[in-house]
Amino acid sequence: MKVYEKAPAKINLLLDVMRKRDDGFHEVEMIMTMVDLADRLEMEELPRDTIIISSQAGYIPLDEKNLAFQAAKLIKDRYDVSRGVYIHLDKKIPVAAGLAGGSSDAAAALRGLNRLWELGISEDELCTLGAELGSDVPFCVTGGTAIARGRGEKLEPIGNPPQCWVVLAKPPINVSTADVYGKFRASELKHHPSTPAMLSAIERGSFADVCANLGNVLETVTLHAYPEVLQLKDIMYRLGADGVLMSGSGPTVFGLVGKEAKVSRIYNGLRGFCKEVYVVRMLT
Ligand SMILES: C[C@](O)(CO)[C@H](O)COP(=O)(O)OP(=O)(O)OC[C@H]1O[C@@H](n2ccc(N)nc2=O)[C@H](O)[C@@H]1O
Ligand SMILES: Nc1ncnc2c1ncn2[C@@H]1O[C@H](COP(=O)(O)OP(=O)(O)OP(=O)(O)O)[C@@H](O)[C@H]1O
Repeated sequence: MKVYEKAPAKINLLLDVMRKRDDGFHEVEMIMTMVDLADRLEMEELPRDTIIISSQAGYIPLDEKNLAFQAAKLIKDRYDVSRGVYIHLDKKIPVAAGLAGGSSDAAAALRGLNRLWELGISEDELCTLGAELGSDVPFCVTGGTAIARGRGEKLEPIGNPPQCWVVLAKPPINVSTADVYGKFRASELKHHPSTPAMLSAIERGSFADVCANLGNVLETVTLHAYPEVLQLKDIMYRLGADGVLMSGSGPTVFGLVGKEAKVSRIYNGLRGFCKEVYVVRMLT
């Protein structure tokens, strides 16, 4: 038997950091949503008790460092499954981009193996398992739009933002999430984005107010370390995006665009500057 799962990318419409915790993680408040740029996972049971990962992408680990492998190992260990699985990852989400590609693959593997092996694990339990694999994994299990607190694993679902076009541009640099949090100093922050203002904008379906209230405090680290990300934000604004923000720890920058007529101008303008540009929609 085979099962298939989609693993969509996430963007952070708002990312605030409160403080560093004693366990080394940071206490965050984020508003996250999914976009329709997705990896696709094919999972097939194997007669032998083993986990095999393959992918057309040459640049990700295929061994126990792969987050989908870790998801399969975790579910097998925790639910005493002695069957094997072959997982093929059709990668479409750029890697180390701030779009949670690996986390979404892990979440899709948890969902898919729950079905393949008919384990009957609840979504809450899948989220708890996911939190062992990474802070973004629980949100990737549930999808939708949510406020994430704690280190990212405490989720409160909210309504979807007003529909718009999302232009993603990833400059050709890799950014380590651990490095960005490591360099972040909450005490030096002069401005925090407003979660209540963003929530109100989403509730009212006000696209203009969603754009006005975008905010990500990790930009203070990444834009300073990589001026090309700041430059990319400026270019996106100048090309006419209505709201522009870096996603997660970067380096991907996303632009929200209300009018379809503006999208191709923004896409073409960005392509002159960076190779990886995608035009997507939010998943509602
Ligand atoms: C930047 C975001 O992607 C925004 O959605 C997340 O906050 C990070 O999520 P993630 O990549 O799933 O993060 P993890 O794999 O759990 O952690 C990677 C590293 O980032 C740092 N980290 C992560 C999350 C958090 N709340 N505080 C942290 O300080 C830790 O040093 C950790 O070792
Ligand atoms: N299935 C996977 N897909 C992509 N990267 C993976 C996968 N498994 C492990 N990795 C490793 O994880 C690291 C981070 O990749 P990923 O694409 O998840 O980053 P990201 O988009 O910045 O994540 P986040 O937004 O959650 O911080 C890379 O160094 C990559 O080698």
